[in-house]
Parts: sequence; C-alpha cells; structure tokens
Amino acid sequence: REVKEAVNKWFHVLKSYLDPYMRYEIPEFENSSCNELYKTVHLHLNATDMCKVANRVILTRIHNSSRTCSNLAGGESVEDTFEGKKLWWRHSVHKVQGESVRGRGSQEVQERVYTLKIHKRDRDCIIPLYIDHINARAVGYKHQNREMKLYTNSKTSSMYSGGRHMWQSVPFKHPSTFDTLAMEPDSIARIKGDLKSFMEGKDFFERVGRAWKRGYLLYGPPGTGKSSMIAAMANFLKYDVYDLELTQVFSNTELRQLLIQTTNRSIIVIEDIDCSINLSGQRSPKARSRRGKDGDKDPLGSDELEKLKEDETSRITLSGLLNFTDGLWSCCGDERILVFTTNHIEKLDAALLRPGRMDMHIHMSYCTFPAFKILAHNYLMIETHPLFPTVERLLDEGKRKVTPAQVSEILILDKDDPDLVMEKLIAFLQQPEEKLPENSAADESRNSQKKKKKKRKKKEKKRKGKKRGLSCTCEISHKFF
Ligand SMILES: Nc1ncnc2c1ncn2[C@@H]1O[C@H](COP(=O)(O)OP(=O)(O)OP(=O)(O)O)[C@@H](O)[C@H]1O
Ligand SMILES: [Mg+2]
Repeated sequence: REVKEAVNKWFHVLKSYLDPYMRYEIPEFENSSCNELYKTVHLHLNATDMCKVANRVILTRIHNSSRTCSNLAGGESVEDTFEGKKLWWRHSVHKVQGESVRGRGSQEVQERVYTLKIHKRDRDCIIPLYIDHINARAVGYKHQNREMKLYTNSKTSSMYSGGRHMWQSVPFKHPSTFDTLAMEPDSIARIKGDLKSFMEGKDFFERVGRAWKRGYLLYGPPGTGKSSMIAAMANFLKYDVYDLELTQVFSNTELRQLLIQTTNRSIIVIEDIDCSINLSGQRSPKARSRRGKDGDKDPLGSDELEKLKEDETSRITLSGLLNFTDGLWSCCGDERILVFTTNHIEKLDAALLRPGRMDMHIHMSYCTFPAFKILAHNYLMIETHPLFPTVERLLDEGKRKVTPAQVSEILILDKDDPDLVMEKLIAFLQQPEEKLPENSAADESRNSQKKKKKKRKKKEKKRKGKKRGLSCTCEISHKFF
C-alpha cells in the first residue's frame, strides 16, 4: 500500500512538472462568504458575450427585472485572449453535502467554481493585469446593465425613518434619449462630449483638486425639452435620478440630510428652480425691521430673538441651496451631476449660476429646422419631403415661435399621413400668434406654469398657517453671504 501511495505521489509530481498549464480556482463561496471574484468572472463572461460560444448555457432572470443573465453550465469551457495570450475559463458545478439552512442536519448544495487555465510561462506577466482587466470589464458591464431608479423626496411617517426626510424610488423608464431629442446636432454633440469627459474624468478631478461633480442649468420656455433632456442625460450616463422637490424641504439641515442620502453616479434634479424658492436675494422687510438698524445688535427681547433664530433655521434659504450645490457637503459623494431647470434664467441669483455650481448653461430654444428634422425622422420616419423647404423658411423667419412640444403634438396626430401633417404644420406656422385657439399648446404650458405657482403658494400658505408666529421669508440679502 505504501508503495502504491509513493508511486501515486511521484506520478502527480511528474504530471504537474510536465503539465505546461497552471490552473486557478475561483469558488463561489469561501468560508461561507461570497467570493467577489466569482461574481467578477461571471460579469466578465457576460460582458464579452463569451457564454454564447459554449454548448450549454444557463439563462436566468431575477424577479421584476427585464434583463436576462447567462452563465456557463457545469463542465463548459470558453477561450479568452488577453494581450495576445490565450486563457481558458471552465465552470464546474458539483453537488456536495452542506449544512442545512434550517438548523441542524445537512442537505445537498451546489458548489460552483470557475477555473482559469493559463500557460505557466505567461502566469507572472499576465495574471495581475488580466485580473485588473476583467475587474474593469465587470464594473462597466454592471453599471451599463443595472436598472436605473427615479427618486423623489417626501416626509415619511415610517417608524424606521423616524419621520425624517427620505427618498422614495420607482424604476426609471423614461424613453427620451439624445437620439430622440430635437435640438441642434452640434449642441447635442457638445453636451454628450461634456458628459462623457465628466464620466471619465476621475483622475482629472482628483489632480486639479475639484469635487467630482458637474452642474447643468437648462433654461428656456415651457415645452422646449428640458425635462426630456434630463431623462436623455440619465439614459446616456445610466445614472439614477433624484428629483428634489424643494417645496417639500423645510430647512437647510433637511436639504443636507437628503444630499447625504443620495448615491454616487446620480443626477440630482431641481425643476423650476425659480418657482421653488425665492431667489431675489432680498431679506424680507419684516425680518429686516425686526433686526434693527445696527445689524448685529438686536433690539428684540430674548424670546423674540429665539423665535427669529428658529425662523431663520427652519427654512431653506438661498445660502442653504448655494452650500448644497458647492459647499463642503456637496463633495460627500462622487460622480454627481446637478441639474436645475428654469423658464426664467433672469430670476436666478448670479451666485447660483457661477461656474462650479452651474458649469454649463444650456439654452433650450424654440424649434429650429434641424430640430424639426429630428422630430420628423422620429415621428413620421421621413428624412425629406417636398414641403420641407417651406417649413424651413417659416421656422427661419420666426414669425411664429413654436416649441418642439407644439410641433410634436401636430406630428403625433396624423403620424401615418406625412402629407397631411406637413400641411397642418405649415398652416400652424403661418397662423399669427394672437389668433391661437384658447387651448393651444403654448397656452396650456403657460397655464400649467401659473397653476404650478398657485399650487406652491397655496402649500406655502398652509404651512405658514401651521407654524403661526414662526413664519419668516426665504428672501435673503446678499450681505448674508
Ligand atoms: N427638444 C425636444 N425634443 C423632443 N421632444 C420634445 C422636445 N421638447 C419637447 N418635447 C416634447 O414635448 C413634451 C414636453 O417636453 P418637456 O417636458 O421636456 O418640456 P420642458 O421644457 O421640460 O417644459 P416645462 O418647462 O413646462 O417643464 C415631451 O413629452 C416631449 O415629447
Ligand atoms: Mg419640464
């Protein structure tokens, strides 16, 4: 028996000496905890579509997901190449006796292991670089394929949140992309380029000592595609979207709390910023008169002073918003994009617009001919039409300013009959603005803006009523900063 064991031992030594290949084993679990490298290999094989060349592939889809994942079935192998060298991945699945999940006893469990085979001569020069390479592929693939979320802030009564302001999410499934956005192609290329260099700019931001964030201000009349642009940005970057409802945030502290709760690789959006907070930069006459003439010395009694202090800290102020966008707390995450939208850029405080806060100002304008051509391509599936020159002339003359929203409404109505659509559009463009029917798209957008403002004012009044005696204003003097 001893002789047999010795022969076996020497046989294995000789075999491994003669075997030109080295094998690395990557089990799914190691000491009962998940092996991240196993997941990395799985994602790498999916990212490179290598599974497709195998004879047997396992397809899976998790609950509520629209994505299908593939994995090599047990015993299947695939070949990979890296820097001109060949490597092989094999997936083994074995049934072993494992500890039962429900207490004592044992049950049959599957043990999955990836084995990487590589030539011994390539081992030292390739392995560290190859592992880095598959890691990067896996991270990129995971990022590209994860499902995006749309968050909104609301005060929850949940016992877990303790009534704090929390984000609530739904799956983000907006279909707008840079291909469906009607805008000058040059502007689209510029924005896409900016976003791409931001996304790839980790080293740059670190080198120059800047927080890895970027602010975009989208301004223009209603219906020019500001919200659609945000969705296109999110779909392009594959970032989650945090739609911050500023009217639901009642203090700078809450604003900071919400900021801390956002994740990296996300877009924080504040729509209609001019309607959300009073940004006129003036402290209210009431607060000013209460503060007294000599500023710091306050003539008020201590009770009054306490109340006033509470007023000032219980509201979100321009200062709070400025800190939110470019203060120390704004750097608490990486790869963050901030987007503000407004119909009235002139109402915004200059401090809010400066580079570092709003790095890029994007004007979403009325429909131009190149933008119209994109809409015609998307809605009517036509690249040209005998009436295109007339539309081009009318849009260039600008006698009647139309938004992409108005044009798309016309295109969608008779999308199966391009001739009819073109005639209707020309009639619309020739119609003087005053003779618009009451419920035209432009009026509707204007009315909706008014409604938005009214609703906000109503909410504000209600809140003031609740906090009787503590009310103050969001208007802040520039001196404050
Ligand atoms: N530039 C555009 N490209 C493609 N579609 C557009 C564009 N602008 C507007 N639309 C269409 O009009 C609708 C309204 O657009 P959107 O909500 O993006 O406008 P907005 O600028 O955000 O308006 P508001 O200022 O009222 O919020 C969208 O559903 C979209 O179909
Ligand atoms: Mg909008």
